[in-house]
Amino acid sequence: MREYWTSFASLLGVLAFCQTLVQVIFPPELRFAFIKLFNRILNTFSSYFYFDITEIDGVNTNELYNAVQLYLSSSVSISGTRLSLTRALNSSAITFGLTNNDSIFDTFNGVTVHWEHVVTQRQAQTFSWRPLPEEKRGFTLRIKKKDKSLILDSYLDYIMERANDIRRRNQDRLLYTNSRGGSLDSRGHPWESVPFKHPSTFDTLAMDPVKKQEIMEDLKDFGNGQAFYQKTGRAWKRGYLLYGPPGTGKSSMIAAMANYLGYDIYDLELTEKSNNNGNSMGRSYYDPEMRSGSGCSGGAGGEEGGNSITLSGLLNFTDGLWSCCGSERIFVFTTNHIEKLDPALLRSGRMDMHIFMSYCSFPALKILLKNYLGNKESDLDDKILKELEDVIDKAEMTPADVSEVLIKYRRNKDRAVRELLGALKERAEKNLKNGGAMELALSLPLPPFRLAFRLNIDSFNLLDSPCF
Ligand SMILES: Nc1ncnc2c1ncn2[C@@H]1O[C@H](COP(=O)(O)OP(=O)(O)OP(=O)(O)O)[C@@H](O)[C@H]1O
Ligand SMILES: [Mg+2]
Repeated sequence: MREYWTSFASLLGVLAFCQTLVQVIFPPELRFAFIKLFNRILNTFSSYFYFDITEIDGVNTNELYNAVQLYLSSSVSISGTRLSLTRALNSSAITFGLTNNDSIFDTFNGVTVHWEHVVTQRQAQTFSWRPLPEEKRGFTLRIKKKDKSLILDSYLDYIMERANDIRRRNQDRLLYTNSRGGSLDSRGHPWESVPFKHPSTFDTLAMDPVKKQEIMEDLKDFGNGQAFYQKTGRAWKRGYLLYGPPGTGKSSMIAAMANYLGYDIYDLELTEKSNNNGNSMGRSYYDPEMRSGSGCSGGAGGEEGGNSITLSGLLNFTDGLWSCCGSERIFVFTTNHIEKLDPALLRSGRMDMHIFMSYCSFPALKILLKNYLGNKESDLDDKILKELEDVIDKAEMTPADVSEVLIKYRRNKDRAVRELLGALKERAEKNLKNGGAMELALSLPLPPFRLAFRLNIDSFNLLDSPCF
């Protein structure tokens, strides 16, 4: 240890000597030029290259600085004893980052780089259009010179992409509705938005796990598919049709999709409700093309007051939505009556994936029991489990009805299961007498032809990345 301090002291001595030498040899006006030259010589022999990314670029905020900060906040390799924490407006997530003058190593495609967060006091402000922060913040990225092209070609783009992803995930989702029926808000938009905090996720959704996995993979594939859609010249959009009886989880599925992908929801009501106020659904939308578009008011029904929706109007409308503006979007149509939908609406490209939301099946029931009662399959008595399995399909009970029973008796788990079994048996018996609920529904007369065009989409949701 003593030796170490001795060498350190001699090094300081040498440095002080060099400094004095420079001051003696070079007059003040040449001193700065000498230091610059010295640095340049050092840099020539150094194997490193440095990028400075300052928070403020001239007078504008440097997007790359913010992106780096977010990107590094997601780095799992962050270590040290102090991190800065931030929570952005409209966000319920907290992100952490490097504190002042802290540093971190990151690895990209096998290349290790070094990031340093450099914070210095800003010098007395000269004239500026806007007040600048007292501190000057920036990141310095140190890389090996040989890695320069990799960093410039892909690493920085990768950081921007990751940061966008994190930003989107951290931001609260919004639910936009066109319930105002055509009138525009103060910013000229026809949408009203509220924070979207629906707790439904694919974990809480009760449905066949294989089908659920298939849908999740399809969504993920879509979300990651920008390059594919670009390569094949297709618009980056996908349509899903959710159909099934009321209370089978169609709206819950839309919420789960939005939460899964981190998309905002635009909810368009295309049924009688939205037309009660006398506005056609076409006029409710912001797209100028659609506002002047044909067929959305009056239409084949020919009724005045715009309380019917024609097929061509609906197709115009959805195709208008499909094609407008840039980024990815998902359309989810929901209906209780798929049999009444025109094939033109169902074709691939408009509704690419048809998902039947069925009455509660046995695998779905097990999910509900776990969600509501905390019961695992192994917690349940084998005999009761078998009885539930035998009766569940015959009962044709919706997950909504099953949930109601479980909510009511949730404080006493055994009773909740017994009550549910009783309700299922009762329903199964009733169905047997009535010849089956499904058959009954199908035997009802179809609405008149004009009605077949009309009101057959119960609701129509557009999931979108938060872009407009
Ligand atoms: N598959 C499901 N998984 C979990 N919960 C469900 C499911 N289906 C229904 N529920 C429960 O029932 C309630 C009603 O479900 P939801 O609104 O999603 O049904 P829906 O199919 O959209 O009905 P409608 O056709 O009337 O619009 C939800 O709040 C949820 O708690
Ligand atoms: Mg619904």
